[in-house]
Amino acid sequence: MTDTSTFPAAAPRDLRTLLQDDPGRFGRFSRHLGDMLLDLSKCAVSSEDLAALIAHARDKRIEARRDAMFAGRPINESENRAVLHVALRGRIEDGYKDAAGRPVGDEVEGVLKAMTAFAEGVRTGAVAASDGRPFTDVVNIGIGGSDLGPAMATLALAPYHDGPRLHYVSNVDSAHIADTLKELDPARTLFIVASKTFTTIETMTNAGTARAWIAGSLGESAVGAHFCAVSTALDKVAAFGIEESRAFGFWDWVGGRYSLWSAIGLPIMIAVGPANFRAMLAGAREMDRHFADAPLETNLPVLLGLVGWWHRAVRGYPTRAVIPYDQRLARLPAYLQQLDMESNGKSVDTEGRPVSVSGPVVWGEPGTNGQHAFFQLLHQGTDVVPVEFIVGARSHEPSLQAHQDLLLANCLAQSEALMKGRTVEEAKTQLLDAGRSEEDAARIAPFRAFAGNKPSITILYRLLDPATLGRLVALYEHRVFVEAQLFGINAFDQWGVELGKELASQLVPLVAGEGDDGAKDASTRGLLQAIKTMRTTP
Ligand SMILES: O=P(O)(O)OC[C@H]1O[C@](O)(CO)[C@@H](O)[C@@H]1O
Repeated sequence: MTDTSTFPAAAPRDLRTLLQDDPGRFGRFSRHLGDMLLDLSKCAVSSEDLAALIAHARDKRIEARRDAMFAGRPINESENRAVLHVALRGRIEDGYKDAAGRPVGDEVEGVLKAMTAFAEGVRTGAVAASDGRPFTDVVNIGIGGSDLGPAMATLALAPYHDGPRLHYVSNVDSAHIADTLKELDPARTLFIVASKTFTTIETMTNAGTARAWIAGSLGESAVGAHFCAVSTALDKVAAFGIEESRAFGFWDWVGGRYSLWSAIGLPIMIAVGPANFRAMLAGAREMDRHFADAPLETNLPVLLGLVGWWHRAVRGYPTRAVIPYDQRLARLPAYLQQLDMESNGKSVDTEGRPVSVSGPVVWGEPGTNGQHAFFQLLHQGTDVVPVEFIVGARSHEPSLQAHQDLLLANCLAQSEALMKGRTVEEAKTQLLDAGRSEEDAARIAPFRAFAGNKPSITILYRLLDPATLGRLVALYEHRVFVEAQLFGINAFDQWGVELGKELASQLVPLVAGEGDDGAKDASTRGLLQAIKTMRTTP
């Protein structure tokens, strides 16, 4: 556990008392960026604690590290790379430069223009199928950062979707591609093969299957018209047989989980159009400027990061729940799992020394659905799980206003219930008021009591439009950055995914019944044997 002796009140505080004693607390603990509001008033942090946290951020040189990122310095030390996803949503006049000091704005704009021409072509039918008809369906084949961001954003921006239908295939499980292709007409389907490295086995396997599907039904000569690609490895794209004019590049300074703003966003652009895609970039840029320029005291990503770190490192809460009360953000928790856990799930610091604590487990589902599933544990379980509520004041369905009112009421009710709780005495009084006997009320009341004092954060915005989505995602990206500095780790590598990949390639022949499993442990050998038996027994 982190040394908390520098904090004035490492001892737990009572949230109810903090709110009761300070009628101005909401004003002091909520911050805006335009019409996006971050409310931290239901976290058990006093003004004194917050001041100590901000001082701690200064001690950890958050500002210098942030400036180094924006300046394109190689802050991803283990891979010696710059971290410049902010340049993807910048303007040329922002003057972003890579680690070698070369301006990147023109190149970024060049790829955006090429994507725009292609996306417009697909949307209008100028980029057509092999028989000259427009595409009705687009399938993005990618995984991790080459899937989660575009899939999350396509759903989030459904009200703006006026292009062809979009589908996402990520899993190497044959079910995923088989179930997707089953619904599609090869003659009207375009595939985007999205992979930063163009070596990821799941993506290359799915791409090969899609290629065979097109060649098998339309002939080998149709393949070119039905494929395009997004990658940093354009030589490998060419080797796959996709021509240069249909390959959209990006750069090694864009991490996979930070790539939705790059050409990896091509499916989003095809779905909602270049203007809406640019609006999403502009929203993210607004958050970037705020993160770069606002004082720490009013800086949304800094405050969100500080409180997240406080919950994890000082309070020791192992998980946090992200609950969007916005059905179209249903994929946001999965997206944030990669963003946060692949970034901050580390066990050594930037010098390679062990750390005692790093990022929490991130999980979630949309509200109100979660209320009827796992909220029981959030309210009455023995672990404290800080909850992040994300909700819009308005919906895209003004004729269904009653739904939005109910949604918002439920969202506010949950954060209030987590904070307030209900004492045994209160529960008993309610039961007596409802006509239960003294004996019954005393027996039942403990089951109906809630501890309360459970922290939550609310992010409220006006409406989930492209700019708001951009601001929201950039807020979380920078929050992960802030927490990484506080943990002292590198958020931009992901060596932890390698071992499983290496072992999987060793296991492929063994699963297929070839080779010697003698070097494997007894459990793995037992499972291999059981697979063999199940495959050979009728
Ligand atoms: O875009 P690629 O190179 O196929 O990688 C997909 C994903 O795989 C990972 O490298 C993890 O295995 C992620 O970081 C990345 O987003």
